[in-house]
Amino acid sequence: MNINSKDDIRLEDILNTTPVAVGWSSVSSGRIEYVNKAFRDLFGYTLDDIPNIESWYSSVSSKPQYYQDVIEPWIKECQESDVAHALKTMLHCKDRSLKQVSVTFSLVGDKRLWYFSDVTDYWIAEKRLRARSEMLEMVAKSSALKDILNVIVKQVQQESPFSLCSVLLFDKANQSLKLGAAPDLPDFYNNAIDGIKIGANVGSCGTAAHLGERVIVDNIHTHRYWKNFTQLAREADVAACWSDPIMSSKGDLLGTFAIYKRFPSSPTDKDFELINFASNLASIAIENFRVQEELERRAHFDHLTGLANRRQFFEQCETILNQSKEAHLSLAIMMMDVDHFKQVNDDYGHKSGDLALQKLAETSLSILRKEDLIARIGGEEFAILLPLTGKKEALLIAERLRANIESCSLFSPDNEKIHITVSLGVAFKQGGRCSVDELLNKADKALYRSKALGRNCVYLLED
Ligand SMILES: Nc1nc2c(ncn2[C@@H]2O[C@H](COP(=O)(O)OP(=O)(O)OP(=O)(O)O)[C@@H](O)[C@H]2O)c(=O)[nH]1
Repeated sequence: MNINSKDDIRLEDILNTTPVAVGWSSVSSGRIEYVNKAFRDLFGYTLDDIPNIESWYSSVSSKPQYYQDVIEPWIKECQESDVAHALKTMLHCKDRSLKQVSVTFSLVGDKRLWYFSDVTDYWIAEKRLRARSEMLEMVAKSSALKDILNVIVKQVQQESPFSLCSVLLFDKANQSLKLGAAPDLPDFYNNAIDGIKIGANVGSCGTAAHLGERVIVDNIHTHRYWKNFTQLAREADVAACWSDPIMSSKGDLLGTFAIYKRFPSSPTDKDFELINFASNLASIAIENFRVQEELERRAHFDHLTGLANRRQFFEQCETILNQSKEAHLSLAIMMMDVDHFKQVNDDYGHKSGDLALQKLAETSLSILRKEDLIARIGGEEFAILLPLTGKKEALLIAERLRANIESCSLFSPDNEKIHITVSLGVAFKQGGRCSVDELLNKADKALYRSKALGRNCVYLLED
């Protein structure tokens, strides 16, 4: 096997042109005697870096027992069956990148010839396919969004070693980013980022969301986007951050996907491809989640006023009534109905009627306490539950609602002033058992009385 004769030089030339990475070592001494060009290109190591088998395995694997645990049993198995089964394994290259390789060997006298095929691309494609199917299955099963995003993050981190990934979700109302998934970034870092307002120079993600375009920061410590966050990044031990805005199929911003690196670094073409893959998957997951969220919202909330709907009111009332039944607590239920609403529609148009209902909801919410529950249970009919509320307090709240709605400032699309009033009926539960229906019936009777008394007033139905 020594390459020193004329013919052997030709052998070296031949081996250097083969696309398969080849090397051989002495079985008796463990010395590595030859590696071809494809080997050097694949792993980056020369014979000086890996003079023997021991140095080779300590270079390519971070597991101390790698040779004993993986290689020795595999060689033994091959020798026993007399067939060199290919071993698929992950090896570190000299530049610390990882390669998935298929290894085989053959014995020629004292020399063991090694053959390595780079199967990283197949491996990645297979892993991505698996991650994609796993994610889609989770989407179909309506799994928690965080769990779905974690699958994507883990896949990227596996493909891109020494990377930490995060998915942040865009909160349109607050123009901020909320934590979606970042399982391996430290908690203190995630807490600091959670809820951050987007804008120019708000790190890579805040800026990417603000600009709606990919932001590559290869050195956090010197980049202006990170000026206000360098200390935080130092504590989290991250030095580079590449962030991609995640867009919906309609082009709306859904969030950001980011890859962090421990050392200053720029993305390669493969990294860009990986970012595209992850952003695309995250977009499917988030968009589907938003659709589900919207369906859920529509099932429980009134689309015009944003208040709870009849179904939600009954469900929540049932829960509150059960709690108060056990503790014998008092509570009040009110029915509120717009007076002569048909006239409002007739005089100012249906659109103005809608605006009136929205204004009424907004005014009511500004008066009610956060523990109170208000719902639109019919066209111009609202039900209100006041937990832990006595008669005097309930009447005060009802009167405040009536007065504030009467004096609220409301204009039609043609800028005409609209005057609306409401009638309210109040009923009580004082300890004991009572169903939602019973209470609502009582409140309805009270409402009927207040209408009969001339409207724009409150009527309390005593037991
Ligand atoms: N603009 C608008 N109107 C609605 C909506 N839902 C119901 N209405 C209208 O509300 C009106 C209710 O009229 P009525 O039941 O006769 O009651 P009213 O005119 O308010 O009279 P009183 O309740 O007796 O004071 C009808 O004209 C409905 O068309 C809605 O979502 N938007």
